[in-house]
Amino acid sequence: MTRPRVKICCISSIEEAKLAVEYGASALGLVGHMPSGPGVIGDELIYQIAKAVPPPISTFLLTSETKPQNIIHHYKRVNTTTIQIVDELEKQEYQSLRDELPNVKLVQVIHVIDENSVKEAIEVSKYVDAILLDSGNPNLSIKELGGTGRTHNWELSREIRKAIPIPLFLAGGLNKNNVRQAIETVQPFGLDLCSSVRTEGQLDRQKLKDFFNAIGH
Ligand SMILES: O=C(O)c1ccccc1NCC(=O)[C@H](O)[C@H](O)COP(=O)(O)O
Repeated sequence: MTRPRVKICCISSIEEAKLAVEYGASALGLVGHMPSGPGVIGDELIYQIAKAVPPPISTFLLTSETKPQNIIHHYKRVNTTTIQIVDELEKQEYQSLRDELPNVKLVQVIHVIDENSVKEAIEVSKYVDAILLDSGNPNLSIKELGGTGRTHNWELSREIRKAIPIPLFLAGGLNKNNVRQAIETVQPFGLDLCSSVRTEGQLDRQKLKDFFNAIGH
């Protein structure tokens, strides 16, 4: 089993960032304004955390903006290494982001629902640096764009991983008990998680340790 990178998401303080890095996270997720979800923090705090994180750890701004100018403005308030787009973008809009932010990595989230998600992931992989597969539902009246604590159909995730030429992160309900199965099934480049390593919203040292132990870090 190859050992994937780990991104710990929903980081809400500099202390949580340090704790995640101590246990082996190579990327941290900082969640901007969202229509729902447990991990949202303000842009000033995102900026402060991103500034405090040492290289080579990546910092991902999670944005629910869907217009390039709004994404660019959001990014400029926080200055992370990477932008994670959690909602759908028109395909022609990616180039505007590339033109304006040539040194920023772009990660597009695909919420894995059915075979259409596979088609969508293959198409989007032409425009971004990595794909992150999650378990939200952008079709609900109040959109669910992440942090659900639910798994999705990993057979579809595997199909996507095999079909795209760029790195794939797997997210959605990963925990110490299911993560080895997830890795074996999907063989992702990276794992991303939020809910299972928290207690009452706070990053939990023991849960983090158990998760990293489960994947042999
Ligand atoms: O956590 C949130 O509030 C959130 C809301 C909307 C989009 C993303 C959000 N979380 C960030 C993530 O990318 C999570 O790590 C990912 O969705 C997996 O979460 P979980 O299933 O809780 O491990």
